[in-house]
Amino acid sequence: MAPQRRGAPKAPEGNRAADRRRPSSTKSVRAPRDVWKKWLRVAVLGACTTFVALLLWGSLGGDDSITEVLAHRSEVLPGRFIEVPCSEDYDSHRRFEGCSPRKCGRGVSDAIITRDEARRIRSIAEKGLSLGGSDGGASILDLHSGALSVGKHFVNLYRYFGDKIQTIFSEEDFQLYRDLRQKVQLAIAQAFGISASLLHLTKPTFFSRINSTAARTAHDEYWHAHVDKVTYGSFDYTSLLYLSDYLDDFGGGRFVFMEEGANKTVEPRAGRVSFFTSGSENLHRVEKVHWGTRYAITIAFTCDPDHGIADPTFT
Ligand SMILES: O=C(O)CCC(=O)C(=O)O
Ligand SMILES: [Fe+2]
Repeated sequence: MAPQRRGAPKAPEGNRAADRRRPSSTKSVRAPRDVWKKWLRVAVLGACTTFVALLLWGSLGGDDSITEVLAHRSEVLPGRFIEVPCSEDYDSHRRFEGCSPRKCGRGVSDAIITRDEARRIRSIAEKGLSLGGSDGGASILDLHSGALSVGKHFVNLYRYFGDKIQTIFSEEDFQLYRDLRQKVQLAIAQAFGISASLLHLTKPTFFSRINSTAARTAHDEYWHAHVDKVTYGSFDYTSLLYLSDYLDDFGGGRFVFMEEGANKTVEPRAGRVSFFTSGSENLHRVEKVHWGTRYAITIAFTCDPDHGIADPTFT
């Protein structure tokens, strides 16, 4: 027993002796591992801090190139709507109560126009644009005025062809335009909570065909950021109906809503309608097309009856 009692206090001594012996051996084995673990902890912490900082930087507007995709090419959207505060642009124009934007925003839908309707209206665009075409990368055909890009200029298709225009476009072509315009008008009215009967089609309303050919005149420079209400004056609500598929038919050419912090991109898809209030709350641009051909049609509405136009027809 005594040895046990004596032994007990001795044990620490024995341990101390062992501890005294250990340092030389454990220091050489454990120290590098501890140091390594410490550095690993520092590295992980550093990486996390950098990641959080980058996220914050992005959300505070540090980098204009950060982009969120509002509508992917492969998605089939029943409808997506994002409200944004209205700019003051509408205050400097005559207001039409119940129509002039009080609720502003942007929407994208693949459920308004079918892929088959898009294919049919695209063949009208191909037919008309095959009669001309810009020397640069961007050609337009304005169905209302008849303006068609040819070389570095425009010709009036209706004047140029006269009655023969009926051998190019048929009554069904114009009927299809009217049907699509009507569907888009109803969708816009519903999204913004206004009466469709207060919206009037306005000019210009045009097909666009864009490819990667270098620009020859300012008319070919479609990629500049702009505000439709400034560019076109009468627009209150803009819509774009896409007639080709991003990455299948062309590369580049995405539509970009420009916003501090994170731009919002719409990837074109045949039959996809993108619509938005036309003021500077929806500053936008189109990326340059890098390959292939991109078709779209612009259909816009005004609240001012004086700026309304009739649906395009043989003129
Ligand atoms: O084609 C597009 O996606 C946009 C065209 C545009 O911004 C415009 O016509 O004002
Ligand atoms: Fe625009």
